[in-house]
Amino acid sequence: MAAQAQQETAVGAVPDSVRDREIGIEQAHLDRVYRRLDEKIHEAEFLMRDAARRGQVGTPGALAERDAQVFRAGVHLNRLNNEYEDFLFGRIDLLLGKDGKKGPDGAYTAVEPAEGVIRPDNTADIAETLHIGRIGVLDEDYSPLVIDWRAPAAAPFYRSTPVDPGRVVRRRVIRSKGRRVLGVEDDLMRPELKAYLDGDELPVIGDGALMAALGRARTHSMRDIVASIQAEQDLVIRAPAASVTYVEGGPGTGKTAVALHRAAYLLYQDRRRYAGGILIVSPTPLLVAYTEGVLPSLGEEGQVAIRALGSLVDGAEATLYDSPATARAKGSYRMLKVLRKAARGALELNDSPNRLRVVAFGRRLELEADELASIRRTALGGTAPVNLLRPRARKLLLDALWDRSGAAARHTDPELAAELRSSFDEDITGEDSFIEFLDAWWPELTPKGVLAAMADERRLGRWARRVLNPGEVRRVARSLRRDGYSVHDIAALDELQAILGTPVRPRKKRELDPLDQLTGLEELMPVREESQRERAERLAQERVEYAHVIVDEAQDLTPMQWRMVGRRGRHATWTVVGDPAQSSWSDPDEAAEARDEALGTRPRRRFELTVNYRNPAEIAELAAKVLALAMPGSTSPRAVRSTGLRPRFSVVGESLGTTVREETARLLEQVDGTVGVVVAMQRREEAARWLAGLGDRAVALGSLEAKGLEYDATVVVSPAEIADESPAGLRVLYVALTRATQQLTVVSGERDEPDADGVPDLLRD
Ligand SMILES: Nc1ncnc2c1ncn2[C@@H]1O[C@H](COP(=O)(O)OP(=O)(O)OP(=O)(O)O)[C@@H](O)[C@H]1O
Repeated sequence: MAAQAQQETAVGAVPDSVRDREIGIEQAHLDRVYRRLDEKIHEAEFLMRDAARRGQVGTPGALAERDAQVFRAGVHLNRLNNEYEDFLFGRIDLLLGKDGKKGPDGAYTAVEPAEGVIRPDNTADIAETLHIGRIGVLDEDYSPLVIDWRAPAAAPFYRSTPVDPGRVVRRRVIRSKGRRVLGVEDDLMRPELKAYLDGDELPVIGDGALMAALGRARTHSMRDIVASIQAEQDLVIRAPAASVTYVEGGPGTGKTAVALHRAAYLLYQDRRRYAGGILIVSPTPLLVAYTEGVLPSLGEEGQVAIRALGSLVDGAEATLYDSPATARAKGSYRMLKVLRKAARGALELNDSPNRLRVVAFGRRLELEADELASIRRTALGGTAPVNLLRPRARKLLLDALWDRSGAAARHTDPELAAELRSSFDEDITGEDSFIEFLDAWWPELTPKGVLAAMADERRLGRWARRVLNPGEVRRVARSLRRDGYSVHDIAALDELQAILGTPVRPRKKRELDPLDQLTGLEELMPVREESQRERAERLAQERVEYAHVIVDEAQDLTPMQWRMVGRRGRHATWTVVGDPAQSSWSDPDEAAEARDEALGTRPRRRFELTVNYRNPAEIAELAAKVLALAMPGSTSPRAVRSTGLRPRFSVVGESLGTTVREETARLLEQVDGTVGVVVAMQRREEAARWLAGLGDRAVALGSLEAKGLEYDATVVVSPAEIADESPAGLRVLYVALTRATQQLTVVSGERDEPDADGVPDLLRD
């Protein structure tokens, strides 16, 4: 508060000439940085040319070193050639530190000021100025021109607060585009101090970078927050990765933003370790699309995969939604039992043969249906993957046929008997009829095939006996007869893949190059070197496990989804972010159990984010009423801004569609950015038609699709409909009400029982 008061007086007091002078100072620094960057680009280009000139000559060690050099130079060039919108974005002015030690980035490492640097009359001198940017740049003499935002020396830029300022006196956010500085915004960390830089008093410009960032219009893509990360967020971003970092926080507290910045931080801090890949799991494709640009804007691409829950299994993509009741059955642990039964039961489908006839040693041998069934039961005993049990089943069949042949009894000499047995087996397994029988009786099952088999209601009823009730069986079977998959089916496919297993196939021999064969080179150079790109593509395809897994909106994962995600991080460290109050899953306890199983026994480090950066206080206050109904006793995050604009309440007039369209058009006129219209899931398609022709700034969304997204303004259509749609409906409504950064309109129908002011029953005091 004191800082703010000081700033307010400072804003009024700073004449334009001072602002221009300060912008000029930062411009001069940026010019210097770019001169240095130009030199480095030339260096990198030289390295590339030089490496190419040296060609293939040299020892293997020298060639490997050359490749590494070319790779580094290429990455560097790529990054430098990118004209970042705000390549340099921050500056801190610091007091002298406790000791005079410098870190590898050339900055002093002490966090606290040295004793006596603040004089008794509350004045002090600035001893060090650091500029913070998206990558680090050193001058020729190794002094830091720009510190990488993830380097330890940049931490005070984010961590320092007026309560705990450390050495920081002034924090400045620099706004630039390409090579031009556009503006500066300052926050004072020690407002009581009169600080001097080179003999002049330190000026303070603007009213703080955070507020400037929060007030900007929203587009359909999330922006990085690298210039204004707050102290409590920074603690999460830089938390050590050795365990599970567990973050809870209400809507708009920056959980998604923090998760993305953490991925960039981890890569910076230990690139070798995270070369194993970082997976970010997002609940919906909409949220993936919304957040996709953040990491590239932080200079990170390639090592991080952002995948929606419905896209985690290769070759299948969720495009359909399940009704809440169907989703409840499919997502719960009970489904695991059903899938296990189905995977074993599916062997008997497709007219599985019920008699085996072969000829061995000139004799006709037969196994009948009941014998085959008993062999199948024995083979399936235990929990081993069904597709891997085929060799065992084959062996049991041969044993039974051997018994049937009576040959064992005729030869008492064990050596002779063993020889005989082996030629008996060879005789049978070479027979086409036996191979055909085995293929039909124990086919290789695919997850998609088994899931399709579950679409038959009677069959599913058998597999789900005493696990799902008849209504659930009907609904699940019906849902599986549709063309396409839901997000819950994707988790089932992944589970089935684990239950079925993939039989080991002999490796395909690489096709021989005819030229190699002619020259005999094949023997000398057994494998052609893979190119960097080919290698990266192959690894991405083969990769099923990651070094670090980040789960966004973790409160929404069903038990079956936790199992799916867990399989991708069996040896990983984890960051899990979520908000129980926004959970759309009906059984949080069951989900928590599944989550604990996925995360294993690794120690947890818990964090809480407490400030709502998205919603103005007026909207947050309204949403808090629903939170009190959805989760009595829980507290809402504190909103940092207020717009003075109260939410608007509108009651359906001529028709729901017309009212929503009118309200949307109104908001489109009032805000510069996007307007989101949130409806109950069953109205999604209808709502898109209501908005036809209003342009692409307005979008219609089902309540579950709104997760994680934000808009300048939102229209929430019929709170009662959203709340009644599922057992977790009140929490889903809470999500819907917390999507706007500026304005909110609530449209109520009859079912909402609006009062004379149009306020629906659910949102009244
Ligand atoms: N330190 C910050 N500086 C600037 N903007 C911020 C900061 N922290 C968060 N924001 C902004 O606040 C908004 C909400 O952030 P984010 O979507 O990450 O929150 P969340 O906790 O994931 O919300 P929800 O739970 O509702 O999905 C975003 O626009 C984000 O850019």
